[in-house]
Amino acid sequence: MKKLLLIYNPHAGKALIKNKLSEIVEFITKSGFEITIYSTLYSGHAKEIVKARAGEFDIVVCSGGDGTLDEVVTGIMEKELDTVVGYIPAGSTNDFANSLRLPKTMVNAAKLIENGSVVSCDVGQFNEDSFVYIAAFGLFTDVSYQTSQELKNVLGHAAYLLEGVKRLANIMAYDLKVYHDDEVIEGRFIYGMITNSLSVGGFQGMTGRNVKLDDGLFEVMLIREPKNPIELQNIITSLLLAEEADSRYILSFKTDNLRIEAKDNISWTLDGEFGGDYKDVDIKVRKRALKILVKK
Ligand SMILES: Nc1ncnc2c1ncn2[C@@H]1O[C@H](COP(=O)(O)OP(=O)(O)OP(=O)(O)O)[C@@H](O)[C@H]1O
Repeated sequence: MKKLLLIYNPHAGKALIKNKLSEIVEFITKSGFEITIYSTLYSGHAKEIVKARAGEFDIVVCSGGDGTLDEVVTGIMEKELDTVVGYIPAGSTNDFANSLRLPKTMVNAAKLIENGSVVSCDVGQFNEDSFVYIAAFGLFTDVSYQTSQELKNVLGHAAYLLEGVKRLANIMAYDLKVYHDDEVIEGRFIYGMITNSLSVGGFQGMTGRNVKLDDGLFEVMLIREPKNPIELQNIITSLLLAEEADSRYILSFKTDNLRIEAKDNISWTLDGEFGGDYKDVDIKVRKRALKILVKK
């Protein structure tokens, strides 16, 4: 019998998985899998489970938000497994699930276990850590992990924006040296994101053109410190509307290898959760390192 490991975060998004779990388990069992189920009990638990047990299974299915997927993929990368991952999105924004064009309902996403196909996609290496679709610092980035799960559950996506707007008043700028390919960029920046996704925070088009999840390249966007709040407002508006970026302030490029050196520590977020404080960061793309189930 094929063996399947199901890991779910019972609190993710609006905690909808609880109502669907029985139907999902029934479907998986009917599909001929022996199923082992874990509910995550704390932050970091999904990664622990994967590192301890994933090697015993033909497929690991996780249900939760981006944070849960991040933990599962990080565990798989750290153990250097090539286990197929199935993802049943249950978070509030599900950026990466949308990039993969996964079905919108949890039960339909679970059905990919039987009728989906496996594709390979790139994974980001961030110093010793991994990320699935976004590593970011600065403006807005602390929002998702400082917004409480309860608030997110009630307000959903609006919670990110409300928290974000509160922060416009006290924006930090960071002195950086950025090395990529044969270029060195210097200056003061308020935001940076390295992505492999079609949307960020639910906003389509913010991550640039011709985004491909398996091309071995990630999209980079860096925003220079604006001179005043009006310039800042213009930058944010152009980002949200996915308009042509003002190249005086917004630098965009694709790369497979990036080094960022900062004068002071910077708090990073990886896939929407706190990713640690670092001065120097090396980001590399691990081309097609993750096997994941998608629609045929
Ligand atoms: N039982 C738990 N109690 C508290 N935190 C948990 C628990 N299980 C998982 N977590 C942590 O909660 C964080 C957020 O989880 P996840 O991303 O799955 O949901 P979400 O935040 O609702 O979704 P999204 O990121 O799409 O908004 C993750 O870092 C995860 O490790």
